[in-house]
Amino acid sequence: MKAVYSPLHSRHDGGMELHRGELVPCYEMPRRADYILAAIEAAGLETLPPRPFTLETVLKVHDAAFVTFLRTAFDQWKAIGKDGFMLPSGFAARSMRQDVIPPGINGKLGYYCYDAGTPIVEGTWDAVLASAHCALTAAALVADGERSAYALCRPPGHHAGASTYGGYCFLNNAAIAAQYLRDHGSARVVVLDVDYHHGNGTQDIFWSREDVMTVSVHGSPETEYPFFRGFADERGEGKGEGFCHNFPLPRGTGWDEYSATLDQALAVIRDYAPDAVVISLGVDTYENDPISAFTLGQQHYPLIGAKIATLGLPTVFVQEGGYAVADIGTNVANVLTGFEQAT
Ligand SMILES: NCCCCCC(=O)NO
Ligand SMILES: [Zn+2]
Repeated sequence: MKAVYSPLHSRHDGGMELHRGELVPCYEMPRRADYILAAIEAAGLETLPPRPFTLETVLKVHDAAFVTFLRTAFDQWKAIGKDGFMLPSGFAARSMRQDVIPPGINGKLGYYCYDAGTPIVEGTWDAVLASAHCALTAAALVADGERSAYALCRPPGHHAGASTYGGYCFLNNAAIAAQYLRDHGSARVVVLDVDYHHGNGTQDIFWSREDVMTVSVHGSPETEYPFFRGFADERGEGKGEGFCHNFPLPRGTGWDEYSATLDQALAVIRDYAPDAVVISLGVDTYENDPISAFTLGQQHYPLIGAKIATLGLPTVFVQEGGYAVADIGTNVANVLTGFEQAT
């Protein structure tokens, strides 16, 4: 399996995030990618840089004004004399108008962002674009005939919606990869999200579409971020009705329940009979993850890879979460080698 990696990820070093009422150093830190890179190279994966792409595919899943905002936000911040990390001061919440985009940068931050944990810094856009290019390159490798490929995406993407960002995510790398596959030979694609957190952004993007199914196994939003999406009754709408499947699980879920639920998710995917699958690969389901609450052990990650292999589909792995930095590389590499050994 080839892996796609860009050192530009390090341009996004977010500073601080507001997490459970405290301003703390960002959990989504550059060292995550360093540890993953070291582990996948030690596991024998060939690593290559991303190819350059236009914004064509990105703009099929994200709103153009939103992408322009991400690209220009820090310049607007500097224009008002600021140079530190950017966090919103207010949000377009339930009772607020949703039809106005404030002209000022502080208003725009609250229009597009939905949490206080996803800072933008000067190099964020460079990293975000490179991350999307990693996902596009992995998708292109699979569209061109590779059985599988892995995109070491940082920042992650599955919380980024068509015109929203949060959860450490800015552009939705998995959705961009799925769209690329749709545009290059796959009539039906599924995004299977095994990150601890619900892939609300991916669900949002494909909510009304029947050509890309979203399936997510995650910590229940009753207690876990993103709180306001990820319930089992969310099934899609319009042409997308029935092409969205959520499998929320309680805090403390261990391998037996997780494994049985993943099998249920895989069965739904088999019924859909897709031409390819994109895996939103978060490894924050790990027992030692600092912000999550499942109890999977390191020995379970090769088994997750092997289960995904039973689909027998062209597979694009896209890195999402995982914050137990010392073990993240081993856990990611073990999913990928578990997949390869079962293929
Ligand atoms: N600061 C709130 C928690 C963000 C979750 C990020 C993540 O791992 N999503 O998959
Ligand atoms: Zn996560």
